[in-house]
Amino acid sequence: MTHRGADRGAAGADRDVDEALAIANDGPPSPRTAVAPSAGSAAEPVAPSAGARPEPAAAAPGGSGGPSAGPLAGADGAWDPWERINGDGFPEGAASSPEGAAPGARRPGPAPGGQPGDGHGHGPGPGPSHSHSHSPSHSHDRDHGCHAGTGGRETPAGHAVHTGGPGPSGTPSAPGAPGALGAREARAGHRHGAMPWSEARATAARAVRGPLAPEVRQLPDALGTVLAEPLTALTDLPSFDSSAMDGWAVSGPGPWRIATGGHGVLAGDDGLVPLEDGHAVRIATGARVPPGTTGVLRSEYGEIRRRPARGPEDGGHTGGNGGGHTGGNGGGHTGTGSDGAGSRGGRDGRDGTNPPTGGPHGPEHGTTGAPAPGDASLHTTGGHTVVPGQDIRPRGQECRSGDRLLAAGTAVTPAVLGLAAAAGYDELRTVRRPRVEVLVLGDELLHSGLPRDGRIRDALGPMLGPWLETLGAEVTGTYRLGDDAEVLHTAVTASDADVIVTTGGTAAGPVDHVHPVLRRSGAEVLVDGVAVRPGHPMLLARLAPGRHLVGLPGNPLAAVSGLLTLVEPLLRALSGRAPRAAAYVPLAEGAPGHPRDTRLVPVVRRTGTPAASPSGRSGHPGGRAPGSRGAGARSSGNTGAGTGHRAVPLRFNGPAMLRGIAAADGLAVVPPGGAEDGSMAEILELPWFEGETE
Ligand SMILES: Nc1nc2c(c(=O)[nH]1)N[C@H]1C(S)=C(S)[C@@H](COP(=O)(O)OP(=O)(O)OC[C@H]3O[C@@H](n4cnc5c(N)ncnc54)[C@H](O)[C@@H]3O)O[C@H]1N2
Ligand code: MOO
Repeated sequence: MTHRGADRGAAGADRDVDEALAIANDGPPSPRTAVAPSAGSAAEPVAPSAGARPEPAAAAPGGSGGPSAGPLAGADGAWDPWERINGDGFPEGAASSPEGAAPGARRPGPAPGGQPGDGHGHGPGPGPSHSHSHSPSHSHDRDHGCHAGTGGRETPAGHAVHTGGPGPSGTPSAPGAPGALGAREARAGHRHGAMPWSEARATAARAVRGPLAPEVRQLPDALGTVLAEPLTALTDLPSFDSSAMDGWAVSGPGPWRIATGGHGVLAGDDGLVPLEDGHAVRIATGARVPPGTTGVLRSEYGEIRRRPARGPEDGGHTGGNGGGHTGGNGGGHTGTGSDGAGSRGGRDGRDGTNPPTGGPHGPEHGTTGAPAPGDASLHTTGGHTVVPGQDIRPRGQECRSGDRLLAAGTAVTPAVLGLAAAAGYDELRTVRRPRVEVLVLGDELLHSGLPRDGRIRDALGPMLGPWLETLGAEVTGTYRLGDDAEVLHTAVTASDADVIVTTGGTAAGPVDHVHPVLRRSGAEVLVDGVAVRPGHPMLLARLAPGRHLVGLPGNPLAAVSGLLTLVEPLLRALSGRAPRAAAYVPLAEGAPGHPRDTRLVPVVRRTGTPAASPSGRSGHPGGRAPGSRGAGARSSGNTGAGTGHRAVPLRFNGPAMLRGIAAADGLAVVPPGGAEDGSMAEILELPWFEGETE
């Protein structure tokens, strides 16, 4: 188990966590100030995310030619095609940018009065043009809703009581009538049509028939993909009987005569000379053992003894350096035997002879060079023996040719690449990575500098690409489209991505174009709102067979919620990965719930005092769900029960906040009504989760 705190050494990350924890019940300030209409529409080229591959974007119909058809801006400075399609897009700061336009010029909003610029209808003046006018009976609370109604009630826990939206969420607006605000309001209010969270995940997982078609990739390119077929050994491993140690290959019981003509055997040597019974030859780790070898004596367990009769020569050797040995070829031995026959010098034979006697620790044991054949014999030291097969790795010990090493569906990790190479593979047949395109919506978004003039930084463009890559996607591009229904429609219909991920525009504000565009595109909406907080307006649609769109809400933590609820299961299904293994950990403290919806709350794992009564409250055993793939992948690290690991909810968990999730290692799934202190909570681990923090 990895202890993250120990790994990091520095307290920086933990300090962030502590800070996030410390703000406990103070609650972050509610940023609900009156919002003046924003100025300036700017569809800006987005810098491709770190993980995004800057390929040319799919051209819009009729939109080919010109510099705008080039690769994504940001990677090489070319224009974003969508920007051109948008017609009014200018890189931020360009002279012709409408950024400085007068208030009210930004969006062709319904009416003066300020509300359209807000986009969410906060504020006191819902006139006829205020598309977010709240039903008196419908509200969101401060923590989970993104807006407050005038007549909403709050539970003691601070969670909104939804007393019924204005209409069923599925109420279809008339096609081509995006202005049908009544229907859209109903959808945003959604209470009746929101799909239960677990059902939404299952729906996403079932949305595709199965994994994408396999493709063949060279080993280095296969990392991060999934095996499309079992990995079957193409050879025995080891493919020959080999020495596991530096030492001597011996034949039969000792002592052994040093084999004539033996220069030692190195790894990679071929054409071996058979070893006669009663003989020994130097051998290096990994070298093929000569035919006739019955075992390997480690360098440190053997010594060469000269025959006393060869006095003059021996005397010269032993006296020559006063150390009881001479180096026949200068440096041919070390006295420790640690380099054994692996030393090329040792292959020459006569280097490094030993005195006739010696203890197990003297320089005479473990010499590199073989003595002259017939002059010396090899003896074991320290009572060591060589049993048959000693320190020999027999051919096929790890696998036989044809053995199944890994199942189809296994993620190709660096270790898998290593195994595949060892087993004889140059390329692998893997499931094609789902191609994912990210469309960031919102005229209010800036992509550099400080938030200003009512505009904010795009937090999702930089975040989603890399995150999607960790989920196995090939991110073909991240495009900032602004709030333009035509641009969005063109982008959606022209794309050839397997999955389009949009951000923002899922609700029913005046510039929330996702639903109308889906209707216009003839898409089949599979999930239209999910009973989860944050993120309830998330949606999943089938654009065409094999092509899907996930609409993530614009609020950043709500977008993360949609990513894990809808995108992850969809990508897993497309890339042939097994469903995520569920981990259960006791909560370090109670987590308030929404009355009807699931809540996803950023948590950090901590070790320490075991939670009180960790078992029995939720009915889940600790650890991973039975039968889930990946169980045991982190040994007990994912098992909360009985180990003292607990999930500590983080406080900055509002829909518009990323501070909590950035310090978190998972999201706790809090059922409707809340979860008690010590109760087991399912944890959606974040890809970068490394282990518990002390
Ligand atoms: N009448 C109702 N209005 C809203 C409801 C509702 O139930 N009834 N739900 C609210 C909730 S909850 C959410 S979440 C949002 C979802 O709205 P959209 O998906 O249409 O998102 P936007 O309106 O475009 O943006 C919402 C919010 O997020 C900010 N944002 C958008 N994109 C980004 C980005 N890339 N980086 C950072 N921040 C982003 C945007 O500026 C808004 O502040 O709807 C509520 N309304
Ligand atoms: O609370 Mo909203 O549900 O942020 O997505």
